[in-house]
Order: sequence, then C-alpha cells, then structure tokens
Amino acid sequence: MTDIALFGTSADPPTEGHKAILKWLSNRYDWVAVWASNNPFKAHPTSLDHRMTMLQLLILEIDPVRENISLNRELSSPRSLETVQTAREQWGDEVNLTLVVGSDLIAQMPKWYRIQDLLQQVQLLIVPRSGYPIKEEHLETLRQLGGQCAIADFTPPPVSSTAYRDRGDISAIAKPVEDYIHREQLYAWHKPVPTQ
Ligand SMILES: Nc1ncnc2c1ncn2[C@@H]1O[C@H](COP(=O)(O)OP(=O)(O)OP(=O)(O)O)[C@@H](O)[C@H]1O
Ligand SMILES: O=C(O)c1ccc[n+]([C@@H]2O[C@H](COP(=O)([O-])O)[C@@H](O)[C@H]2O)c1
Repeated sequence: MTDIALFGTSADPPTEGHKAILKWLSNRYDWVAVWASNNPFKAHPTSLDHRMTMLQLLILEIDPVRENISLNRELSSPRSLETVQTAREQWGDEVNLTLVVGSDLIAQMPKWYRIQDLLQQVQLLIVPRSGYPIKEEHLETLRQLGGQCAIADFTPPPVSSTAYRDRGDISAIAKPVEDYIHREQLYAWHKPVPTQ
C-alpha cells in the first residue's frame, strides 16, 4: 500500500518548522501532500493564494530537492474531514492516509468538525512541538474517539508563524519566503510606514 502523509497548514507565513516537517515526512512516506488552509478558529490576515505561493517557495527550498512533495490546492478546507474526503476521491481506497498535526493541536482536536468520522478515515501522526508536551490524557481522548495515533521521533525547530507576524522573527522564515513577503508587502512588518 502507498503511504500518503497529509499536512495542512495555515502557512501564515510558512516557517522553517513547516519546512523541517515536510523534509522529515518526505523521507518516511511515499508521498507528502501539503496545502494552505483557513483554520475555523483563527483569523488570517493574508490571502489563501499568497499562503499557497509561499508554501510552494518553501517546498522548492528543501535541500536536496524532493520529488515526492506536492502542493495540493484542492485539499484546502477549514474542515479536515472535507480534506480527507477529497484526498480519498483523488487517490482511491488502495492508499493509507496519515493526517499530520503538531502536538499543540491535539488538545483542541476533539472540537474539530465531525472528529469521530475524521479519525475513522485516517491515521494520525503527531509531531512533537517545543513547549507542547504530549499528554497521555489527550492521547486517550483521541483514542476513545477512534483515533490511531503515532508520535514522530523528531522535534522541529521551536519557531512559529506568530513569532514572525508579531515580532518579525526572520530566523523562522526561509529567505525566498521572506523576499516574497517583502515584495508583496504582506505583513505589517513589511508595510511602508506612512509619512505624516
Ligand atoms: N515548529 C513546529 N513544531 C512542531 N509542529 C509545528 C511547528 N510549526 C507548525 N507545526 C504544526 O504544523 C501545523 C500547521 O501549523 P501552523 O501553520 O498553524 O503554524 P503555527 O506556527 O502554529 O502558526 P501560528 O503561529 O499562526 O498559530 C500544525 O499542525 C502545527 O502544530
Ligand atoms: O476540521 C476542523 O474542524 C479543523 C479545525 C482546526 C484546524 N483544522 C486544520 O488543521 C490544520 C492545521 O491548522 P493550523 O491553523 O494549525 O495550521 C489545517 O489544515 C486546518 O484546516 C481543521
């Protein structure tokens, strides 16, 4: 069976953390599908189109170049269940689908749209995130909802999109993404200061 990793991200903007996750997944799965999506629990200051473009730039930054990572715009949905249904239609029944989430998300996952249906249709890979220890009680809740959970044996760098948006932390951002943000003046950090 072909193993496909499904990795959705707000990508607002995509960071070195996302890049590390993609690289790690590409070494372990036959195929890695990534997309930018809106999160029903968040506001997104940047358009989905810009976020998809930045993700594409990030994929191209992975060294050496990976042939098994694709940007799958059609998988974008605020609801992961809809994403997984689209993926199933696309790849059929003869593939294993693994949904990838960071450990910061597992406490809120029980509130996701039709979570039991979602957990029936995918395996879950939890990527440890610095500052978000994986608690047994959260794993147990997911298992009771039908989740089959595995935990990745690596921790990506401790960066976040918020650190870039709020503090302009460029250590979080790959150079081509930073250049794109600058060119398109996407975040307050890069918008010209109005003259008086
Ligand atoms: N540095 C990281 N370590 C582990 N997991 C991460 C990391 N960055 C992102 N993720 C995971 O990748 C997915 C997409 O994350 P997202 O795009 O929300 O990034 P973020 O940095 O958390 O953004 P924001 O700061 O805007 O909330 C989530 O499952 C998240 O947990
Ligand atoms: O299905 C849901 O209800 C749901 C709720 C919150 C987040 N998600 C998805 O989880 C993925 C990661 O979200 P984020 O904002 O942490 O990048 C992204 O693909 C979101 O669409 C999905």
